[in-house]
Order: sequence, then structure tokens, then C-alpha cells
Amino acid sequence: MDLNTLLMGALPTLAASSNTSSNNSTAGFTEGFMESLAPLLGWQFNPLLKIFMVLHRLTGTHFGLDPTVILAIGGFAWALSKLCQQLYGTLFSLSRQYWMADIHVNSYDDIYTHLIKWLSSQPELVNSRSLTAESTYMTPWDAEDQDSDIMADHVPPDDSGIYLNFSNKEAQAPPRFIPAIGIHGFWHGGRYFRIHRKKEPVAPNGGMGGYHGSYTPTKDKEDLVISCFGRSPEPIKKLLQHAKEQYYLDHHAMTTVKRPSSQNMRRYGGHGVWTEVARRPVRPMGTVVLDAEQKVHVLSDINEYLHPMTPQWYANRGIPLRRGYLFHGPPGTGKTSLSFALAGVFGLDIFVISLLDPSLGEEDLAILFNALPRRCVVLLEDIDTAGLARRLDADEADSSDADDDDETAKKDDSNSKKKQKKTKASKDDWKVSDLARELKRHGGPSQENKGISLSGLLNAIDGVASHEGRVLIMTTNKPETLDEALIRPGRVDLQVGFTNATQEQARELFERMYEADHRVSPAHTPAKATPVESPVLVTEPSSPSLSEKDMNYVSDGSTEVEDIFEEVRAAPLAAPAIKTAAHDPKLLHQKGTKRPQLLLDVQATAATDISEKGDDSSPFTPTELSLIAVAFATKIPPNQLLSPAEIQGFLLKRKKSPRRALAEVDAWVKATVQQKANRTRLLQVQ
Ligand SMILES: Nc1ncnc2c1ncn2[C@@H]1O[C@H](COP(=O)(O)OP(=O)(O)OP(=O)(O)O)[C@@H](O)[C@H]1O
Repeated sequence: MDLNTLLMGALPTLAASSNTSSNNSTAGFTEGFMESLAPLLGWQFNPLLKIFMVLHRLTGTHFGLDPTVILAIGGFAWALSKLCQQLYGTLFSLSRQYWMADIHVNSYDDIYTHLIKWLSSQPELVNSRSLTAESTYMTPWDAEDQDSDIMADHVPPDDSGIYLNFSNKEAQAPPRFIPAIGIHGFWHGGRYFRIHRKKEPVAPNGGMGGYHGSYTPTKDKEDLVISCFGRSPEPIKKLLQHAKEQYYLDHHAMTTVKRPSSQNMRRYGGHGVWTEVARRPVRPMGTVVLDAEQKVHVLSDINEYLHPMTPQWYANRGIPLRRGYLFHGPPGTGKTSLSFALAGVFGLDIFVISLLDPSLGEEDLAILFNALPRRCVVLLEDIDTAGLARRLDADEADSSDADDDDETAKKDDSNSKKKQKKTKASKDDWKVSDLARELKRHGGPSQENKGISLSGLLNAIDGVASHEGRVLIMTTNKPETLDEALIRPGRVDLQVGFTNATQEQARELFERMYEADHRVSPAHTPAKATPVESPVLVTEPSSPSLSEKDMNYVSDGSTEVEDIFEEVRAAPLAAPAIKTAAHDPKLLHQKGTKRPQLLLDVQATAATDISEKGDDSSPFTPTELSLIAVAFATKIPPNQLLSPAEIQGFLLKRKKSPRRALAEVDAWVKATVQQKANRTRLLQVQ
């Protein structure tokens, strides 16, 4: 049986026409029909028609197939596929309605970030045919692992052969691939999941917004619908939990820093009001040089506050669950550093708000506080600027008073002189408020946003909308200018004062700068506070709720006399005379007390000795390093004239040369103190 007969058997209705094809009558008919059609279509100009007729004749005569039957079969197959599609669509929507569970995730939520990161690591989805490529920007810490390899092989020096050249490194960073907008399916844990990624534009004007209609791109909102077969969404919940756990897998060693999102994003509320700006390694508490008792006090206080039983304790007594800290002190003394270290110790994200941010209004502040997670550290910087709006109004009143004075001045000469004096004075005493007033007059941002008033700030901190459970840290350089209302108990529960560097702090900073890397407590093992049995709200520095590790901070820097003797005796480079002094029974008698001046002298002399005996290329033991550190510390003014940040800056410029640092510190101290006295900004010695 040939193919034609077979087809005719399958399609009996076409048999008659097919039969005629055997005696070529159908072909003749079709050809006749086509030829009569050709003039109408203008066949000289239609080679397609010609080709069709040739093919028609060929299939009919050479293969014994009736082209009409083929066409009919094609049409039938098309109709069938359409029917199947329709049927599939109906069945699918029915099954979605009755046998599938969905969970929607929107892109303004953190779960979306967790899920997208997890999806981008799924081989099944990454090999999908429809993907979106995204550039990945690594932080210096993400790249750290690779860098050791890359440094060796892929970062060639520049033409001079001296400096590393990173121009190729960007090109080597692979993009991240995530499922594109549309529908995707994948298997996970023996179950089939379907993901529908949809985009919903949020700015109908194409992202125009912000100040004065300037172009401010807004992020389109996306919706991810995850579905699975079955009437329960439980497998999807497990999947989301899994994605979240994977996301936080490397988080224990990192502190996530968030700041307020752009104004446009903030408008939509929810978690999108905060944007992750950095994820950096946990700052070890030991790297913040501060009075050990103060450090332990803050640590134990926060530890108590974060205890799971504390909320109930507060609730039983009708006390709002809030804890506020005020870190005050001159610039560069470690206020921000301690806040980050605390976030690291307790494994919390840190949410940073600067009250100097011109785009931040009172409403924004309330929205931001409302969108905080249950446990977090909120770092409110520059709180001495709160109340600026109020002061601004007062200044305006002053200025209108001045205008009135003008009128009077026209009549009264003495008043005119007064006014001239006033104008001259105000020209000399130029203030930030003058700038704000000018900006306002010329339609700058302050016209839209008057800044944050004290009441606005207080409302955000403890108004009805305020989120309970967070650790609020406020920092200021000018505690004396703060309004009493802002720091009353309940808003500020513990004040921590930071000062410029003492000699002891200078010693610690020096040791930390030059200690071998392996001696730095690794960022990957943040100190974990041991849970306490029950919340003890009155905490003492030696609170038993602190772990042994935390207590080590107390012993840091309070090395006792016997240890120092040991250090001096063990230092191979120290002069014999100094070693003998270290055996002095009079000094040994001081055992148990804090380091006496005489001992300091012994150490400093030993250090100078060590320092003079070698250069920076010759190695020294940790003991010798601590002795040099002591000698360095004795050269820092004891009256706390220099900030830890300034000392750190000096040491950083000599980060491989402790001996040079010791040799040059005198000149630097002298120049810096002089510069401060002259109130100049330019440094003579750096
Ligand atoms: N007490 C300190 N211990 C260790 N490092 C410090 C200390 N104080 C300052 N530094 C170093 O100086 C730099 C600035 O410190 P930090 O930002 O914490 O100061 P700050 O008090 O918050 O300053 P500002 O008031 O200007 O915000 C950081 O690099 C930090 O490592």
C-alpha cells in the first residue's frame, strides 16, 4: 500500500478527490484553477505561485501524493494544536484554581531578594532559554577569596611593572543570570514548582518625579508568583524558607548596612523604604579602643534588652519596649565604630539615618521607623541638627525683625548704624541656617522639605507609629546643644562618652595596627553573647550574663605589672640594663596594681632600645612590639588633644614601619597640636 492510499484510507472523505488524482484530473483541475487565478494575482510578478504549482505537480506525479490532502492534513493538525492549547489552558486554569497553591512575592520585599539570589544559583533555571543578565558588583570583601588567585594570575602590573592594573578585572567579573520576565518551571526536592515573574510599572510618567520634575528613575515593581501542585502552599513556604536560609548562610560573618531609599521608593512604604548599601565583615569589638568598663556596660545592657523574655517583662510593667543610647564625643573618637561593632556582636542589621539628609522629612522619618525589622540597630547620626526647622523659623522671625528695623532705621540714624553693624556681623558670622534660608528663597530643596523638627524626631522615636524592639543609637558631637526632651530617660537610657585618645588608647591603636594578621580576632567568629536565664534589667559591668569572651574586653589593656616584667625580660633586643631593672624587687613589689610610672619608663626605655637596634626590615617579637607601642604612647599628649582617628591616620601612612612611626611621632604631634592651636586645616606633617 503506497502512502497516498494510506492517507486516503485515513481520510475517507477526501477519497473521492484523491481517486481522481490518480488519473490526474484533480491535478489538472488544481492547475487549471491556479492558472485562471494567476492573471488575477499578476502571476508574472508572483514567482511564489509558480513555485507552488511546480511543487504541486511534482508531489502529484513523482510521489503519488495529493497536495490537497497534505494541505487538509496541515490544516487539521493546526486546528488540533489550537484545540489542545485551548484545552490545556482551560485545564491549567482549572487545576490552578482547584489543585494548585500560589504564593505572591513582591520586589519591594526582602524575600524577593532572597529568592532571586537562590534562583540564580539553580542550574535548571540558569540553563533556561529565557534569562535576564545582571551585572554583579562585588564588594571588596566578596572579592577577597578570589583576589588571592586573581592577584597572582590575572592582575598584571602596568607598563611600568610596578603598579597593579585592574582594568581587566571588571571584564572578568561574570554577570548573574536570573529567570527572565515570564513563566519558568523547575524541580526542587522532588516537587515541580512554577514561577511567573511579572513586571508592574509603578511610575506612569516613566519614572519622572522627584524635585521639580527632574528625571529620577524608579525601580519597577515586580511580582513573583510561585505555584506548586496540591492544595496546600506548605511546599512553597518551605522553598521560601530554604531560599532565605541559603541567603543568610554567609551573613553570620557580615553586618548589613541599610540606608533610606530614594524619595520615590519611600513613597510606596513597606520594606522598600530601606536599601541595603553595604555588607561588610563584622567589626570585632576588640578593634574599638574604648574604656573597657564602658564597653562592657553597653554590651550587657543591650544583651539584656534583646533577650527573648524581655518583651514580656516590659509588657507586664507597661513599659514601652525601647532602649536608646546616646554616644557623644568629638569627631573621630569611635562612636560609629562602636555602633557597628555592637551590631556585629549581636548579629543585627544596622539602619543608618543621617538627620542632615536634605531629602528626609518628618513623614519619611515616621515611615522609616515603621518599616524596621523586629530586632535591629538604628543609628541616628548628627542628632544635634534636629530642630533645625524650628531654628530656621526662628531665624526667619529674626530676619523679619531685622526688616522692621530697616523701616525704623530710615527714620532713625542711630538705628541705621546699629543695622549696619548687624549686617556686618552677620556677614562675618555666616551660618548653615543662612544657607538654608537662601536655598529656601531660591526654591531649593528646602522649599519642599523643611527638614526635621524636634517634635518630628520625637514622634518617630516614640510616637504611636514607632516600632518597638529596636536598639536606637544616637550620635552627636555637641551633646550640650541637645534639647532635654530628646535625651530624657525612656528616649536615652544610657549615655556613652567618647574622648580623644588617652595614652593607653594610643598604645592599643598602635598594637592593633602592627599586630600580625592572625592575631586579629577573625571577623568570621563574632562574639556571641550567652543567653541569660531571665532579664535582669539593672545591669552591672560585671554582669554574669556576659560570656567569658566579652569579659576579655575588660582585661584587654589592663596588663598587670608582672606581665610587663615578663615582657621586658623576654624581649631579646632589650638592653641588659633594662632587663635588670625588670628584676628589681621594688618594682616586683608593685604586683597587682596598675602600671606605675616607673614601670612605664622601663618599658619606654626598653622600646627605644629595641627600636634603635633594628630597622623596619628586621623582625621583632610580639613582646617587642608591645614595648614599642608603650614608647609610642608616651609620646602622645596625655591631655587628650588627638583623636583616635587622627592617630590611626598617622599610623596608616606608616603601616609597615612601626619603628619609623615611633621615630616620627614627635614631629607629627608637634605639628598637629600647632595646627589645631592655629585653627588651620592644612597639615605640615602627615
Ligand atoms: N576608639 C576608637 N577605636 C578604634 N578606632 C577608632 C576609634 N575612634 C576612631 N577610630 C577610627 O577612626 C575612624 C573614624 O571613627 P568613627 O567614624 O567611629 O568616629 P566617630 O566618633 O563616629 O566620628 P564622627 O563624629 O565624625 O562621626 C574609623 O576608621 C575608626 O576605625
